[in-house]
Amino acid sequence: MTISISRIPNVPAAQDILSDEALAFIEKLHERFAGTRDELVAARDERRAEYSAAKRIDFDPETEHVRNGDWKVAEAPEALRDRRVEITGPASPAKMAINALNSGAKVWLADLEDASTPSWDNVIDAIANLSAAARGELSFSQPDGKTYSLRTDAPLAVVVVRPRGWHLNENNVQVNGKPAVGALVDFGLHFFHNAKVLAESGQGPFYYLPKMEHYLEVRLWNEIFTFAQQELGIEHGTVRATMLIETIPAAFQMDEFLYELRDHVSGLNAGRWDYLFSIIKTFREAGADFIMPDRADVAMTAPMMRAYTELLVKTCHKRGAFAMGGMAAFIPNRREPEVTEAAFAKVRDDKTREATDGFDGSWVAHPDLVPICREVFDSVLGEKPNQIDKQRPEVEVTAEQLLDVASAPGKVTEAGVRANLYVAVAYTAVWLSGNGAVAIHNLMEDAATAEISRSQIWQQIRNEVVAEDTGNTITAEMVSTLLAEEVERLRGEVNDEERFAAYYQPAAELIGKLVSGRDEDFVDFLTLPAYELLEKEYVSK
Ligand SMILES: CC(=O)SCCNC(=O)CCNC(=O)[C@H](O)C(C)(C)COP(=O)(O)OP(=O)(O)OC[C@H]1O[C@@H](n2cnc3c(N)ncnc32)[C@H](O)[C@@H]1OP(=O)(O)O
Ligand SMILES: O=CC(=O)O
Ligand SMILES: [Mg+2]
Repeated sequence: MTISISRIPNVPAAQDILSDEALAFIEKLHERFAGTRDELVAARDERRAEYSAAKRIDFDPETEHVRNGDWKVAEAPEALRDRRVEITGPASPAKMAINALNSGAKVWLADLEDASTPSWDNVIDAIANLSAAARGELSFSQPDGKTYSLRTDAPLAVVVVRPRGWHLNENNVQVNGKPAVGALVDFGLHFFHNAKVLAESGQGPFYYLPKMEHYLEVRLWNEIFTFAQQELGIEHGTVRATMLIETIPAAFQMDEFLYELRDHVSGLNAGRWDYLFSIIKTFREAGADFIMPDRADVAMTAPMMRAYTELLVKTCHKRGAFAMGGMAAFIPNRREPEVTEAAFAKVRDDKTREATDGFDGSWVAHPDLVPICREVFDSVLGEKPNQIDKQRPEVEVTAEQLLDVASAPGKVTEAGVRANLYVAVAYTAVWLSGNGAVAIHNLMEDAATAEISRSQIWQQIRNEVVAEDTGNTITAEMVSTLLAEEVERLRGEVNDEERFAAYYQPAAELIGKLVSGRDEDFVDFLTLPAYELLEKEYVSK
């Protein structure tokens, strides 16, 4: 095996992060695990086609013994016993990392996935920031003189790092002449530089694992953790990971996921946005029963979402694992009090439902939302650090309930198509400019929410859905006209031809292709072609 990197990123600590020893560790991870990752990602397509053709997924009879077995996961380490409020956000720039660590949240999900553009500079800057944070040394000065440092008057959030999903490569690292596995680069660099320091202080290393579709993908992570701990002489079970249940096949394997990772797991999280995307993607050509209403109409109170979250709480608590709530997308705006008030009210409702259902904590996207989530969970938890003891034996969830998309209240409208196009283009443009999360119309948009927007349009065209507000059938021609109009709107709003040409034009072209409704054009993840554009952009600079 040989490993090489294309260039040293423009980050002060890059040489240290990409040391020969660290790269040798990444190489070892690839030697052992990259082949299995390739096979597992390739296996997804065939399974998806089967689910779509059957218009159904079932609980796997082969793993019934796991679902019926009497077992528990390892007990949570002290640092992860109280997770009532978790803030999420990218680990680059340093300012955001410091703001998240100082936010008063119990945990910070340091994101290299949905909220992060994986440019080489961003990835290495994120690892550098996380490494400095692990040593209590992270600080930052803005050009305007404003400085940021880690607070000493109150505890910092515990860091839980989310590496990229299994589907993404890292083109700037080549192993045997092939692009490296993004997740192995993110995990490998973070683990290599920080595992010992974090283990010594009882602060990890902790991870969030995104977008998995099968328990064999979980098994692979378990093998990676086991190997990585042995390599660095760290006790087995020191690593703890929380897995996102954010794909529809995963909802049928919650027990299996926990079982595979039982020595290294601390919980499951209800990643609602990717979950919705996964339902659309999986059943995209399966007809009327799987057409979702406009994105804005799909609520966590829809029967299929209730089934999903209820099953998640029940399964986690039965196995001694944490059940973590997801992201309400409403964002406060410090310049617009009425927006903030509305966001607070909606987030409070969302967190109240989760806390009452038995979740042990939940996510917020912005520091100003930390107190809301904390108050809600404080009032339910009282003196307890979590409510793992809250068992939900009365909950029985069937495959039909998990797949009951047809009962979700709401409408498909042409206005919804327009809104989806606007968001998909605007988000992709911002992503290409290096920012993986952005507020658009007072909602948090990230890779997962943008995936819903673009895949929903594909599905509507493919299934010839009629828009309820206009009575028009949603066709490729209609979408192309609406896209052109929304792109013109964005051109006016951006009001900067150079910026528009650099990011919005390529974003619009990409989204135009991705929503076509033609089988051969459905792309598994928006970030796959967007990453190719990002890399091309860099090379041409
Ligand atoms: C589907 C999912 O996976 S959800 C999880 C993934 N998504 C995310 O993590 C999104 C996280 N949230 C964000 O990135 C941001 O809140 C955004 C992009 C939505 C909005 O950010 P902004 O437009 O900068 O918000 P705003 O201007 O109100 O920020 C005010 C301050 O809070 C900080 N801030 C806002 N959100 C965060 C955050 N999540 N983490 C840390 N700091 C934050 C800003 O840096 C800014 O700091 P400053 O006052 O020192 O300059
Ligand atoms: O990662 C979280 C989600 O909702 O997607
Ligand atoms: Mg997600």
